[in-house]
Amino acid sequence: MLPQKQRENTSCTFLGPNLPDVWVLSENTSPHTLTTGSSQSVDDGHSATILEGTSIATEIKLKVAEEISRMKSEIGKFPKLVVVLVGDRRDSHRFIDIKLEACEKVGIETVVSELPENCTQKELLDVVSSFNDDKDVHGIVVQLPLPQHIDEEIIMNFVSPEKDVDGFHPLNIGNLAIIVELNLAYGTRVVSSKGKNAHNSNPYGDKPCTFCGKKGHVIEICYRKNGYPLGFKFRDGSSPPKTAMASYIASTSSEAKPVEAKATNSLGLSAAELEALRSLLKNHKPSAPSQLHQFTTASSSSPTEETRGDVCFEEAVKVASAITPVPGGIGPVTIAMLLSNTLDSAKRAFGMF
Ligand SMILES: Nc1nc(=O)c2c([nH]1)NC[C@@H]1CN(c3ccc(C(=O)N[C@@H](CCC(=O)O)C(=O)O)cc3)C=[N+]21
Repeated sequence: MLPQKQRENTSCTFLGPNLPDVWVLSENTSPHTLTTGSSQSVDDGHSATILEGTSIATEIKLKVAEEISRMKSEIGKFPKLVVVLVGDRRDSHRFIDIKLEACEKVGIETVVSELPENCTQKELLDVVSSFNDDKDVHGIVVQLPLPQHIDEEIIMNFVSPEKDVDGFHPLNIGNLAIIVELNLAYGTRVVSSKGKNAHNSNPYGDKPCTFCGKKGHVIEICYRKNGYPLGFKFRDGSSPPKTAMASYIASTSSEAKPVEAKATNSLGLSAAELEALRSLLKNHKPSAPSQLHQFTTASSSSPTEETRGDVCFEEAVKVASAITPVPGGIGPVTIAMLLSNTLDSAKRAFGMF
């Protein structure tokens, strides 16, 4: 159990997009030789910054809606988004509903193209191809996850980069990499532990990592198959030891239930491990990470679970210096950016740039 004092003193600060420093353990850095920097340790009066996404999303959506309404009145045209759904996962239906509703509100036309769970990869490629060629379609979203027998990477790479409003295509990730390069030039090292079997990785996690890197920081992007950086206990009870040293966790777990009901806390660490982590943070200044940052994604994607964060907020907020909540964190911003990217793509198609 955490001392009662810590529970009482845990407080939250609500902040906009001002991100604090980020520290992530790299694979070839031993636990006690992390990059150095300000070494403010987590103490008893711990306070976490809540990186609130809803208001940012609202601002973006307002701007998108205004532009689309102007577009309609000036040229009589508006953006169109296609969502491709393979199979019948309940959570996918729910996420798609969120997208459709958001599109409707800002004036983006939508079409949902549904394929059966057992469709072949070729059939899916043909469907994507037809939307790639359709000049009236400005954005294509192939809803993830795809069934096991379909290679997500092949599909994502096949979506026309101009219509890739998710930003998952390698070319678009390449553009993002320019930012990474800039960071590198300023001393940030990005290490990807992506192995050749790790095609199922979710591009979500990479983005916050790449954007958050600052001079002297080491960022490791980990993937499920070769080293999950999350602090969760897996179903078999194991938990990746790396997590304790990572100070930024972009949790994009699609594990159905990364934290079992009986798990001791959100990070999947036992109370004793959590205490060990705290003392580690305290006792290894300045080589230990100065702050533990925890980002959560919108939800787990279990077909049977209700939307929930990957971690238990109440527990994570006690050790994180910054955290995105669920709901109201990454999710709404993801949706807002989808709308904004679809608008941009339409503007390119209409020669409005
Ligand atoms: N090609 C593709 N693109 C995606 O963007 C994509 C995907 N596949 N597969 C699944 C994930 C999941 N995802 C969410 C986005 C927003 C919320 C969202 O707005 N969540 C609200 C809560 C919504 C609720 O109440 O259920 C929130 O966090 O505040 C949730 C989930 C997009 N995904």
